[in-house]
Amino acid sequence: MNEDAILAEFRAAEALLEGHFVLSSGKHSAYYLQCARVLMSAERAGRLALALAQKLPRDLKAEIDLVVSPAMGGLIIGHEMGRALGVDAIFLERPEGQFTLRRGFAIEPGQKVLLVEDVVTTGLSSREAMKAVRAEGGIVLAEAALVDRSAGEAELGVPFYPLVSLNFPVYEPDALPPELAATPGIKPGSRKNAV
Ligand SMILES: O=P(O)(O)OC[C@H]1O[C@H](OP(=O)(O)OP(=O)(O)O)[C@H](O)[C@@H]1O
Ligand SMILES: O=C(O)c1cc(=O)[nH]c(=O)[nH]1
Ligand SMILES: [Mg+2]
Repeated sequence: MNEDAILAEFRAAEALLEGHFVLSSGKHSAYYLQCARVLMSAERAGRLALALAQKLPRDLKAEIDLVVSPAMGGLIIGHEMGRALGVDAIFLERPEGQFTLRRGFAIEPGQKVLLVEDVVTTGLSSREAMKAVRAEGGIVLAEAALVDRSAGEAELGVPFYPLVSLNFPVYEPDALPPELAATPGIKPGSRKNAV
């Protein structure tokens, strides 16, 4: 699938939103990719996961023991990536603010992990999730995501394989352009406190 075809999937699912959004990182943007809408079709989610799995080098794929994804956004695509790669997929969640494994999920020391996200903007959530994986003794081989909206700028510290790479500007709260400053921002994601 090329980038145009993938963006067409986002448009078809009405997942490319325009307005004033407060992102997980606390930054603001005039655009938001609502991946949950893209993934609400199980058929489409499976197709996108297969396309994403195809982006991974063959030798990397052979090494992956486990997919780990940060809830909520990473959950569905993580599950579909587990299916595409033929490995288990577990998720981290943060009911108290820090990513943690619950529900009987565990990472064996030395297990080789592919971290899977829906969207990467600053990479903050990815880095927090990797820290939690490493604290359990897991080895993060790489990250895959549906969308890198930092256009390659996010620093993850491991090889990063996005299905599509976009460059949507983000702004600090005290440096909003006039069209955003004129409207209140909405925060679609589930992180409790902007950082
Ligand atoms: O690269 P970053 O700047 O961290 O932004 C991307 C993160 O933001 C969103 O999650 P969010 O924290 O909004 O919560 P959710 O996944 O629970 O909706 C998205 O699912 C990524 O996890
Ligand atoms: O940075 C974010 O929080 C973010 C941006 C985006 O476009 N979509 C999303 O789900 N989260
Ligand atoms: Mg998330």
